[in-house]
Amino acid sequence: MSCISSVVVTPIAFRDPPLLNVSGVHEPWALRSIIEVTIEDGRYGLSESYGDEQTLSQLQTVASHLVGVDVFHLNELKSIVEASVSHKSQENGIELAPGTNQATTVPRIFAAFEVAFLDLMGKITERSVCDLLGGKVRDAVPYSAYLFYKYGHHQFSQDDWVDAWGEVLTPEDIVRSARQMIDQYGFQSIKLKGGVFEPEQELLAVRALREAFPEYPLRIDPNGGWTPETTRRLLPQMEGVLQYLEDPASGKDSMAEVHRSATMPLATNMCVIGFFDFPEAIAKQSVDVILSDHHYWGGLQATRELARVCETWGLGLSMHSNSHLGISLMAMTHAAAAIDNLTYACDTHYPWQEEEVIVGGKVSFEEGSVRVPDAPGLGVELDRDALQKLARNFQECGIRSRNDVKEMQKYDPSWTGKVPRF
Ligand SMILES: O=C([O-])C(=O)C[C@H](O)[C@@H](O)C(=O)[O-]
Ligand SMILES: [Mg+2]
Repeated sequence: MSCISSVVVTPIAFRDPPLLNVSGVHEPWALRSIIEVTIEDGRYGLSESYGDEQTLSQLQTVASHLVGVDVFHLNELKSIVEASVSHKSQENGIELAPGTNQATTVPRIFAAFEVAFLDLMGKITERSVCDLLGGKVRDAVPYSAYLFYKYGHHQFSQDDWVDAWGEVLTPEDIVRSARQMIDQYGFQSIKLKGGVFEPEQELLAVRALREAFPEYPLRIDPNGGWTPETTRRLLPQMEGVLQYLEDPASGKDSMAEVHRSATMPLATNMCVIGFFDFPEAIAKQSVDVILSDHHYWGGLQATRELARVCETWGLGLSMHSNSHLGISLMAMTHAAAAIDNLTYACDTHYPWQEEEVIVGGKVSFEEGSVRVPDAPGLGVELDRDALQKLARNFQECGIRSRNDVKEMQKYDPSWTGKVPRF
């Protein structure tokens, strides 16, 4: 009754605005994979994961071993993933997806299937994924307004698609885009992607946000773009302003150096990216808050395990994102709804995306939160016409792995994407 009869992995591409970060700029298309796991009676479970070439080939390899496996047997899935994935290295900027070794590859590939297995388990048992994770501790999951500096349009793209956000390069632009996003989604906390301009200039934007939205918790994330010295010099300007400071400097040692002088919590999705990072990060006191992300921490159950580890060590827990669509958003929502100590509004890139792959189109937000559905599984169904369209985009877009550095080199041939920048 619950044995897998087929697994389909479909690479897709969707429009992505020219968002700026420390590595460079987003390309015109973001890549993802949609994973469909079907059982004998035709019911299917869904998942969404990374869409770079290396991940796709690892997903396909694992998929070819899954027919006949019982979807309740996650331990068997784990053994199959461990036995099948290879570990080639890949250099492509700061996207936290592509693993460079077995320790990061196994959780990433396992997670891609685990979510589809849980979706199916939910459909079979007629329970939501959140129920399978222990049940709701909240009815709706709050997300933050995730702001980026950005160009007005992709200067080197083949077509004339333009996103709805305009150019965002100054503190005034940042406040305007925050207002636009908050009006549309109702977010009640704000994250600014930094590491793009001189830190003093970015802190002007932070201060402008503080004045425009005095009630809203604020974070800035330069993705390791600042040296520990620069960060320490800037700390007084951020005191009393930030909810947390995310990855100002790169690596556990640099973060620990900042930590010794910082009064606000330090958060990371860069120097603690797997359970194996904990002993050193704890010993060095590098961080106070971990950003979870089920896509590379090993799935939704592993995210709950991460929550317990954080609780054990007195660390806070938040949630990281990358460019994604609604299947990922709902998986994130079910996980966050089931974790009591996930106390920060989660990150999401969702407002930056126009397209969808699920029936009903874009997921709606109420006051910045996504309601946790009670429907079986994740509570979303695949829109097969949309899937076909996005799969065609992938075939035609010519991008096979994200490379923000290479894209920025089109604008500035001397660009290296090396950190720290400031
Ligand atoms: O919090 C983060 O570090 C991210 O969201 C990483 C992403 O790759 C982000 O920097 C982006 O999309 O440019
Ligand atoms: Mg980050």
